Amino acid sequence: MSANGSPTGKQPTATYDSPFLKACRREPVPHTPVWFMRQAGRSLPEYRKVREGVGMLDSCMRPDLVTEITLQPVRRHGVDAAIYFSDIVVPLKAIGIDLDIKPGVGPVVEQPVRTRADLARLRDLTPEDVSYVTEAVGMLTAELGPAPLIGFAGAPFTLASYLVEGGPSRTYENAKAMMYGDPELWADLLDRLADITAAFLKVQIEAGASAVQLFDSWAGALAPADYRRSVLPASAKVFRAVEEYGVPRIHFGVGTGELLGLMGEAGADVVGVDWRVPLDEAARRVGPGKALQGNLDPTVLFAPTEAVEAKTREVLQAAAGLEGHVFNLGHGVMPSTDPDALTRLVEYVHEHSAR
Ligand SMILES: Cc1c2[nH]c(c1CCC(=O)O)Cc1[nH]c(c(CCC(=O)O)c1C)Cc1[nH]c(c(CCC(=O)O)c1C)Cc1[nH]c(c(C)c1CCC(=O)O)C2
Repeated sequence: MSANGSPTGKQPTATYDSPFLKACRREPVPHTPVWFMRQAGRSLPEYRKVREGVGMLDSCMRPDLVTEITLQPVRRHGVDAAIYFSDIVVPLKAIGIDLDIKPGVGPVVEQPVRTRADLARLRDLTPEDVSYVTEAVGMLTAELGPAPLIGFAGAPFTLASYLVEGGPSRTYENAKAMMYGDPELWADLLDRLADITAAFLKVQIEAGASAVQLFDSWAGALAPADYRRSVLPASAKVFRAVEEYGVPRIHFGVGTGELLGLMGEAGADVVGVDWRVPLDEAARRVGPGKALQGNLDPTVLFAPTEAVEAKTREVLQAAAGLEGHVFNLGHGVMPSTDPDALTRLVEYVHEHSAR
């Protein structure tokens, strides 16, 4: 620990004292901090411009592009945190899994992981596998000034859903068939993925990320008992592995109303909530000692400004009694969102939460 309590000693005091990190630590803030999942990306014309002719995964491996794309929404919207531009499948690509991100589709895995022999393809991730991440995080923290950088990774279940299905799925039938039919293979697969995920988060924290978010986007497909038995142990392993750094750990999923308590139990400091559960009710489900992040429905941004403001006030009112609240959408920014609506939303939250 350095004098300002920053765990890696790399973090400037102004970053440690930023509203975003204070809210994550459930300390008083001058205004509710705001950032958006998928704030970098297709909603921004400047993103579409720099991505022209560059594949998604290729762009993730170029520190110059990662730095520029990560900074774009910070410059444009004045959000309280940057999120490192990458994708949840980057660490899998880095250990040699043959996959690609197909435009309009998502991650597609050439040879799905279905058998014990397939597990051998999931080797450990070393910092050298992702040296471009270390380089880009270093460039970013130098340029961001006091604004914190959030590192992230996919959680073992959500990664497994792509690896076992071979691509996006709505039902996860192959993944669930493994989970129910061969629980030992499933547990070993998730344990492997937990190690890879933890290693990937450590690289980002060691390079200067001030917080991390674990995306278990598709965990909402699971019944609580199955989540507890077959998924929570692996996610908990990831959170334990990065605990020593003392940076806030955020845990997010979609449709997780019935899982919020368990997602907190897995070891997060902040639990992400989608728009289906109001934040005051979410706080009861999560229990004391955790901050919450969320939870405006991303489709609200397609409505007129007055409607956006009314729904935003509802979120802020539901969060009024919380110890720590980070304002966000309930899921990622949709590509056809008007970027000006996002800029106005940041201003509105800052003004209407000023203390
Ligand atoms: C499930 C998941 C993925 N990737 C991610 C998740 C978890 C978050 C969530 O629940 O949305 C995480 C992710 N992917 C991306 C980010 C960037 C950081 C940010 O601004 O939030 C983050 C945090 C960039 C991206 N990742 C992807 C894009 C779009 C590709 C492009 O711009 O060409 C971006 C900006 C591709 C991707 N990658 C994935 C999908 C479903 C897609 C969309 C496919 C499509 O609609 O084209 C897998």
